[in-house]
Amino acid sequence: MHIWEADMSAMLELKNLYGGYGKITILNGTTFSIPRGTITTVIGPNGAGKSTVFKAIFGMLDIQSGSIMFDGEDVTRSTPKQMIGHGVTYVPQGRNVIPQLSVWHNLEMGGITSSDQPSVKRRMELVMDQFPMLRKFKDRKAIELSGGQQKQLEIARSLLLDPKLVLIDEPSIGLSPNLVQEVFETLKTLRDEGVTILMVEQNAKAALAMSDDGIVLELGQMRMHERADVLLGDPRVGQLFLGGHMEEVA
Ligand SMILES: Nc1ncnc2c1ncn2[C@@H]1O[C@H](COP(=O)(O)OP(=O)(O)OP(=O)(O)O)[C@@H](O)[C@H]1O
Repeated sequence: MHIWEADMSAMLELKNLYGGYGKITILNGTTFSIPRGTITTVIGPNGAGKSTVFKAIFGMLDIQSGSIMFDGEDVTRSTPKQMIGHGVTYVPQGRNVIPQLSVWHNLEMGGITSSDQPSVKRRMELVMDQFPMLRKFKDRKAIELSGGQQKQLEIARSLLLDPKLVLIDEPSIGLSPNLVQEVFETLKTLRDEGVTILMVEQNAKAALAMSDDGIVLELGQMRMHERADVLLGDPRVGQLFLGGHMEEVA
């Protein structure tokens, strides 16, 4: 166990993290902490290492040095299964539902690793209370849902083990602006229920507008960590890190 002065308000703390793929180092001393009960969005140029940070947190990356603390515990180099056990779930980029399976069976997959199946069944009912759309369409094939509904199904599935922290990588990809807003509303509801959310988004303006905090990552290092509204108002963010992208997003 590493000993340092832990920030007790933080749900997650990355300290001087180095890691990457084989001999390639992508994370170059990444350091930041995520306050509990908030939505924090990570933005930054392509290739900055945003998805790589998520892989590091979720135990899917070779970590060379540095530490990850989660909820007061050192979780550096934990496996994905251990991270799920700690209360972290991960919603990867892209479409990850099983298209020909029903909504119900897709949801059930979220609890497949649990040894307490009665509790999973109870959670399924709770999650369907949170997402009435899923109850309505529970017998439909997942492929028959809209893109936004499929993303909501993925998010719902990630809640079956009652996580404290949800990592969501680019939930808005491939969705129309109104579906993006629906997915973001879902995330805000979860935050209001006490779940901490860490999200990566290319759609920076819309994502920061619904976040509490924002982090700018560049070359595997945290460059800025501010309240989201402060980042939104900072001209450097648009010019330096997003190539004017922020101005183009509605
Ligand atoms: N499996 C892998 N093997 C080797 N290199 C990888 C692998 N995955 C990502 N990389 C490299 O790591 C760097 C960071 O990638 P990452 O996907 O973390 O960036 P990102 O900030 O999420 O970018 P984007 O906004 O384009 O999704 C890139 O140079 C990428 O080519």
